[in-house]
Amino acid sequence: MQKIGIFGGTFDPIHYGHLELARCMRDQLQLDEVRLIPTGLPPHRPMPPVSPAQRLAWVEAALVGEKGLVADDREVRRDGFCYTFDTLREIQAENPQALLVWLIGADSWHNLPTWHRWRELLDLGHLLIAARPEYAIEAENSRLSPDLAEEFAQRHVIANTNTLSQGKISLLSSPLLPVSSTQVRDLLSRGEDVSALTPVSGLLGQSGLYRF
Ligand SMILES: Nc1ncnc2c1ncn2[C@@H]1O[C@H](COP(=O)(O)OP(=O)(O)OP(=O)(O)O)[C@@H](O)[C@H]1O
Ligand SMILES: O=C(O)c1ccc[n+]([C@@H]2O[C@H](COP(=O)([O-])O)[C@@H](O)[C@H]2O)c1
Repeated sequence: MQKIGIFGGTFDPIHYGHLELARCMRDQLQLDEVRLIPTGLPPHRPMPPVSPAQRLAWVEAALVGEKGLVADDREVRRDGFCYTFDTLREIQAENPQALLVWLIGADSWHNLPTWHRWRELLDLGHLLIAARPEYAIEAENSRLSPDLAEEFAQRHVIANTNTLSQGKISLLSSPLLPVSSTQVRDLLSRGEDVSALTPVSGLLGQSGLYRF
């Protein structure tokens, strides 16, 4: 069965944490491809000042030479709010035989009950949760909302190529990656070097964006 990885984000801008997580899910779970999907109009935060087309261009640049990692522009082209539920349903309709394996970080996981049609969303694919510094999943699960904790308890399986299955949830075994787009933006605004944090530092510098 074809296995399509899906990793949505604001990518404002893309950083090595994103890239490493995409590689990790591709390699550990032997996914045929992983699509990085920059959001157009986010439903949950203000529209970033940097345009969707620009954030997509940086994602594309970051993925050059990365086997199996591809940029997907569907949310950038969408009018209106970009709900993950719609995105997964669209990709499923285009690839009816495929299993969708979608990834979110632990901070996003905690907010899942605020997402559009979140329970139904969990039925559309296999969800992977990536640990994040200050959001260690085991520790944080005791602080999950009861609804989310119950979904986790019912759906949780250890992640491996044999357990991948629609409607399940697993923790991705990934290194803790202490990097965020906020940190990249902050450093750029102070004119500091971000080449250790993002593969597109040259393009970010040339753009002059994030300099206040
Ligand atoms: N270092 C990281 N470790 C684990 N998950 C991450 C990491 N960085 C981003 N993610 C996850 O990737 C997805 C997209 O993240 P996003 O593009 O918002 O980056 P971010 O670094 O969280 O940005 P910002 O600092 O602007 O909030 C989210 O689900 C987020 O939890
Ligand atoms: O569908 C929703 O309701 C929804 C609510 C919040 C976030 N998301 C998606 O989650 C991904 C990560 O969001 P963010 O803000 O951490 O970049 C991104 O693809 C968003 O479109 C989706």
